[in-house]
Amino acid sequence: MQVAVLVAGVVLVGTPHGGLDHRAGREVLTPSFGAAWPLPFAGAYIGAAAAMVALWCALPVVGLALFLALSWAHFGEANSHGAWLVVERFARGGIPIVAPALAHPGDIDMIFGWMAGTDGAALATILRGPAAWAWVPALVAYLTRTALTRASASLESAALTAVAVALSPLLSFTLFFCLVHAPRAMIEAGRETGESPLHLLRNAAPLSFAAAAMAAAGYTLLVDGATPEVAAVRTVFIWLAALTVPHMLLTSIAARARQGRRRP
Ligand SMILES: CC1=C(/C=C/C(C)=C/C=C/C(C)=C/C=O)C(C)(C)CCC1
Repeated sequence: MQVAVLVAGVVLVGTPHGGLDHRAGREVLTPSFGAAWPLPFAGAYIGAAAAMVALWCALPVVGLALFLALSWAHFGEANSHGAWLVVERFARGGIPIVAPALAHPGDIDMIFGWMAGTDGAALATILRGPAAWAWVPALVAYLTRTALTRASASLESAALTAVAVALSPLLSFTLFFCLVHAPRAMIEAGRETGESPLHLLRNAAPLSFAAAAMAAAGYTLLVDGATPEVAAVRTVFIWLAALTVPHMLLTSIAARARQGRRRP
């Protein structure tokens, strides 16, 4: 049941925000490649995703560790501001990752074991140990500092932490991804261009379908020798990892280019 919610949520609600990546690709690549930008875009996007999958196949624990580190940075980028930017990004980005690791050690050991074998569980120990020792004080400092000045951001982070503690890791991740992370990215994309949500969804459809087809292909490969549940969880997270690498690279390059244009 939880796995079905994860798959449906991530594929149906989460995918479209990555389905807009071609817009950032066009923005970044047109100055150098003109109308031919789709070629380098597709090559670089597929190449970066394939490199992540290859790394995961060769060294699963390194793949999982890199995925967690990149996601931590990616989640921290959204809606972080202010003088304490580094602390804020570290605190906010860690919520969907460290809070479940602390509150549900058994579940996380099991899922990380599915993702990366016995070394996966060792990675969970690092999350609960050194990573948590740094993250918990950063979160407390961030929540108290912003409680008065930016109450809505502080409340959002406190609520996400509470959800990650109360619900199972797969459910809390699905809620965070589908109700906070993906909608925020879509809303920001709409705010920049003034497009309606329907127009954005239509624009995101081709890449979203291509990505969903990749996930289906990955599942048919991974289901061989595993239960459907384990294969589905492995597919969702390895697929997200593969897409996160080009998605993060592109969104941060495009954001930097936009900032450069605003501050010539
Ligand atoms: C593997 C795994 C986790 C981490 C998931 C991550 C880190 C997802 C990142 C998604 C991204 C960055 C999407 C991009 O838009 C959890 C939820 C801690 C617990 C269950 C197993």
